[in-house]
Amino acid sequence: MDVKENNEELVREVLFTEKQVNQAADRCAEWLGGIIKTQRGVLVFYMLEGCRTFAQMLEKRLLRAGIEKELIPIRTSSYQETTQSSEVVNIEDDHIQKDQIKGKTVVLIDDILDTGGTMSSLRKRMLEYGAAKVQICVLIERDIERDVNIKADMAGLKTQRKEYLAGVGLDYKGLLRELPYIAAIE
Ligand SMILES: O=P(O)(O)OC[C@H]1O[C@H](OP(=O)(O)OP(=O)(O)O)[C@H](O)[C@@H]1O
Ligand SMILES: Nc1nc2[nH]cnc2c(=O)[nH]1
Repeated sequence: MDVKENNEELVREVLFTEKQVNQAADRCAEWLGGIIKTQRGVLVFYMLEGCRTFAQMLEKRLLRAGIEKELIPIRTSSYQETTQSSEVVNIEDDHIQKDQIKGKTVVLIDDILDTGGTMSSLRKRMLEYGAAKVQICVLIERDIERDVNIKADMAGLKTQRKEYLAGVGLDYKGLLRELPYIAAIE
């Protein structure tokens, strides 16, 4: 794919290389595998659209480690086509059997933990459905003060940078999801 097709002219700086992203996915998969192996009936959810790529990376690594686990997608959106989080996080979970969540450990996977709005809404929802415990794993966590009280239990990468990020599933106005590295955009 050439630079133009990839919209790489929008990239201000490469923050994490493809190699660093792969190593981060290795660490997250190891963490997740540990939870799946040691706790009964763990449910793992990941958030569409951005986290599809990271979820695939995790699934591939789990399989390599001999762990076959279905990661269940949930569609959430708060940024729509903008770079600003909206107050309201849309959670589409009609396809999920709520009664199966009761008493279980739930792992929530996402590509980025930024303001924490998305994760905290989903964690609240899972606790309402009776989850015994909610664990959070993200590819990248912004290491910042947040209005909401939330932190990843496992973050593959951390950054204190303030710019909007793209790549490895994260989009910038619908673009750049395909980049194999994490870039600072604006
Ligand atoms: O911590 P927060 O500030 O809530 O941001 C994190 C969320 O924002 C992005 O999703 P978005 O709503 O843009 O939808 P998308 O996954 O379809 O890109 C990202 O994929 C996370 O789910
Ligand atoms: N693509 C992208 N989505 C986000 N959602 C919350 N923060 C970000 C970010 O920096 N980049």
